[in-house]
Amino acid sequence: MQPVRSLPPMTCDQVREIDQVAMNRYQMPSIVLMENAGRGAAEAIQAIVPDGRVVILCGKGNNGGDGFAIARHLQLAGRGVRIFAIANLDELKGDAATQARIAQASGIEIDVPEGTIDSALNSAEVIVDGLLGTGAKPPLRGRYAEWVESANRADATRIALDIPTGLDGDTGEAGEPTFCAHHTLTFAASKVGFAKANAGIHTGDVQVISIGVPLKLLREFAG
Ligand SMILES: NC(=O)C1=CN([C@@H]2O[C@H](COP(=O)(O)OP(=O)(O)OC[C@H]3O[C@@H](n4cnc5c(N)ncnc54)[C@H](OP(=O)(O)O)[C@@H]3O)[C@@H](O)[C@H]2O)[C@H](O)CC1
Ligand SMILES: [K+]
Repeated sequence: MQPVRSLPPMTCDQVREIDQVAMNRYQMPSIVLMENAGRGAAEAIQAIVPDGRVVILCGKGNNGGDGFAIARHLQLAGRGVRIFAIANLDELKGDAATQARIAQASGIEIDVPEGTIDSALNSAEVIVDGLLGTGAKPPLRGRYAEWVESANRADATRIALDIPTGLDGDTGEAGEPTFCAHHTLTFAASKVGFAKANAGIHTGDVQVISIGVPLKLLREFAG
């Protein structure tokens, strides 16, 4: 039997279930999955845009947690990187809080901007969308919509983590606004919504990033 190179596209709930099975039946701590996601995404960003300053937009959940982990690996690769966090770090929970603390201790520049971020984004060659992933429940609340619009206006390569913020990963429906990515780095498996009409405008080209779950688990989900 050939090893499963990549899983068929999945729903957000199915991918979240992979997380749970990996943790509960394969004893994989969730922070290990996030670290694998972050390191894999950082390596993909290096391959896509090898030079230039990277700004990572981090939301309040684990999609943001991925962003904090990515920042550390990009810094390690010698990239100029800064983080714009949409929430104060003391509002973060679980793995996202852990990754944020590690990034802070690593001396990575983390701002929680009050005003518009348009001008600050002008210095970015790459903008990474770590705002919302499989935990998003449309429509965008608070400053998420404003940040997505600012990122879409910027003259930079836009890379989405897991799901472009504003896009429904299951239906492929794009809310107003939706992050318009040139590339989407999606974790564990592609999402069924990416194949729906017009989703491609927002995902750009899609790359699946392994989160290190065992081949045996992947085979269970490969059908
Ligand atoms: N197996 C895997 O694929 C792994 C995925 N990882 C990453 O984790 C995210 C999912 O993380 P989760 O914390 O469950 O959800 P999100 O980060 O997407 O968002 C949750 C927070 O966002 C708030 N929220 C939700 N909807 C909205 C909205 N429309 N507007 C504003 N804010 C929103 C929500 O707030 P609540 O008030 O609703 O609680 C949460 O604060 C996945 O996408 C991957 O990136 C793991 O890193 C590794 C394994
Ligand atoms: K995202």
